[in-house]
Amino acid sequence: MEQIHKTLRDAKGMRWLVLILVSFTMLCAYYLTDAMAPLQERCQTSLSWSATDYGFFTSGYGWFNVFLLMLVFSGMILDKLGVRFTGVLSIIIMIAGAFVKYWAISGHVDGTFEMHLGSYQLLAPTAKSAVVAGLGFAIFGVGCEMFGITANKAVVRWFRGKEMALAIGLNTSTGRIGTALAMFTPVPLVNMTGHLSAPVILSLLLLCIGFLIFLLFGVLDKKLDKEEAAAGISSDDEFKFRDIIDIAKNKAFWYITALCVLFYSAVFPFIKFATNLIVQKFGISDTFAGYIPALLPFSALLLTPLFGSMYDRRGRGASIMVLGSLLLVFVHLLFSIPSLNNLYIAVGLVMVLGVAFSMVPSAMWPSVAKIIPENKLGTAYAMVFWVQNWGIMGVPLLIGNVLDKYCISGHVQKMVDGKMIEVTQYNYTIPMLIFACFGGVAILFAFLLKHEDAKKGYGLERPNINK
Ligand SMILES: C[C@H](N)C(=O)N[C@@H](CCCCN)C(=O)O
Repeated sequence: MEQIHKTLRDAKGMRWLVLILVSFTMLCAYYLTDAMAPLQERCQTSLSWSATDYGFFTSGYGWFNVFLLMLVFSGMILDKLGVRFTGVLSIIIMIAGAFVKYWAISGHVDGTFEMHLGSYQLLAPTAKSAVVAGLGFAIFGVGCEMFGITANKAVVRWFRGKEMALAIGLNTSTGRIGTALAMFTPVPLVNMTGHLSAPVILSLLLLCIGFLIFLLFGVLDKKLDKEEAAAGISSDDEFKFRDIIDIAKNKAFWYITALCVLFYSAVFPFIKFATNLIVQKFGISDTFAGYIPALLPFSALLLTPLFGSMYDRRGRGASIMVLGSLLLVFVHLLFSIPSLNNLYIAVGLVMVLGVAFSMVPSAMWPSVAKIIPENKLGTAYAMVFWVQNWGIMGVPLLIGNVLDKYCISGHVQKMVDGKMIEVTQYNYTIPMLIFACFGGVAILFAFLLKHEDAKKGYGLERPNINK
């Protein structure tokens, strides 16, 4: 009988099974990434964190990726040692980071910390628990980003020439489920258990399950390797330093990277402050306020695969990115208007932001694979993520500082655990204008990318599926 499937990746069921296996860990990783976001005010009352402390801790995610170039090394490891090794390593790193974070916020660390270089103050007095939690988040961030590029490369390997953008979209969507869960489960979990660290413990458990599931992916991926070797399909995976130079010479690569850092700087850090924004601007308790930002990943999780599938079948990747960036600016500008403080408006704006947050990622990540050849893809994704991490790290710091310096609108007394505590109130107009500015510049790079594609013919406006 004639052999129908040449390799495992030609079997549709296998491809989708692989996607499920790779995506579950994504959910776990994204849950922990945002699990502290609804707890900003709780950190203020339980750990005495200011907005600056919270911003400092949040920025921790990018410290090692950015300053120690861990992301660049991750890309090299990925292209040299492959998706299986890198995936396992990344999950172990995430578990280690999550543990440190748990330690820091579960009452083991007290006092403040400051750092000087001679007479120059490098770090103003910061809650020690925020510093240690930031270190844990920094370790976790290395693993999480390493896993992100690994997942991208694994999905491209299994889906190239097939439903690539849909698959990347679904993988991203699974991550969004994690983000959505992180928006509305932490406060009830803390209320139920009485422990601020309960969501982190849950994440640790989820990551251990993710580890086991990823091992199953490893078995299938190894089988694919063997089949490809037997069929004489070579995977030219070896990393060479020249790859970095080749990638860096590509103009379209830099446009997409600039678009990435600007777009994500206006979304991920926004998520970190969104619950508090809703509490402050729309006057509802943090228990319910987290449900509104949760709509963002919810709508994105439904729409990302939809736009991915549109891109696969109809093309128009560059145009999707332009439109997504326009929507982003529209939303942030409206959020910045103080008189627009009706809750329905907040819900509507978050939903529209969800559309933008679906359009740009669903087109951006498959587009990188059209600009850069597969054997350099791990390094290319790592370089994009590295630049993006500057934003993920720097913007929360910026916003936290801006809030404490320019946006304090008053103080209120709140009853927490039977004690009256003073809670600082913030006006979010300036932070929202900052987010809108990032979006404005992102539009410019989206247009530049579209223009470069028209010139060089990368096919960003063409469908991904080979007919
Ligand atoms: C935070 C991370 N560096 C990132 O950029 N995540 C993206 C891309 C995920 C691609 C998953 N296949 C996101 O949109 O979450």
